[in-house]
Amino acid sequence: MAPWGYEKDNGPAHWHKDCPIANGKNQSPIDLINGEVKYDSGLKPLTAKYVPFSDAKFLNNGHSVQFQPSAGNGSELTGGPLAVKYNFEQFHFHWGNNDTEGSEHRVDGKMYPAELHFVHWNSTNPSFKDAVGSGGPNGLAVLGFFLKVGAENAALKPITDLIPKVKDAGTSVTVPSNFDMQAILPATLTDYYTYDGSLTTPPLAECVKWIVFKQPLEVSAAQMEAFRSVINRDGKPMGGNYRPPCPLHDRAVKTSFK
Ligand SMILES: Cc1cc(=S)c(O)co1
Ligand SMILES: [Zn+2]
Repeated sequence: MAPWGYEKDNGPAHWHKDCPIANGKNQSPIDLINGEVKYDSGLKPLTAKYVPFSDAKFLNNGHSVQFQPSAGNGSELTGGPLAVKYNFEQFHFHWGNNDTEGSEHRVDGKMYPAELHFVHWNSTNPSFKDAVGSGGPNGLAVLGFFLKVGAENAALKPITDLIPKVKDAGTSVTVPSNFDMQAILPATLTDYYTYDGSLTTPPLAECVKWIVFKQPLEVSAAQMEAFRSVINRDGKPMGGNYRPPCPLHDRAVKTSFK
């Protein structure tokens, strides 16, 4: 099969051929149906501590645009549904070609124009790669933030300003070392959905504790438009790089809010 993508001939409907787990029982994303989620008073507050990176790239890997430090620097995620500390690995985006589509998770069937994923790996593993292959839903912890069009997002501006520099697949730029990743996050990481799922791109490993925030982040129309100029590895606009929702099967979605 041609390298996987989101086009007619290599999109999500084809991925099962190289990744049979695509038809597994713990796949992501899902439609978060408020009438079916269950409040869990035992869910603790989440704490993300992000230290500015001295050497990080912003890159176009052909299917997303991604902030990728060269090495860990003690940036970590703890609390919430997590039993141990998770190390920050990267963040990236999924978006659509118009404001009616683009997010991977949905809320009562509603899609947002984009979704931002902060990927972390279970620190009891020697590396990110080992964490992905560790088996079970505690290898990675991914924070999902919906993006909606509104006020300009000053914290994301240093990143969205770099998008034109990574228009083509395989390109990357160095991110200024004063980029403050912590500023992207809301002051308190409350009100989230959490469930056991998978990577939403091949290899689709079922190794992810998903934490999806109820409150979207805002970005300006101009910031949203910047994403839509990015080209994927098939030479097409990257917009539409989202996987449709997968069956929940017998999983429970818990919420930290009533
Ligand atoms: C590790 C990883 C996680 C997600 S959610 C993605 O889209 C790609 O890679
Ligand atoms: Zn993702």
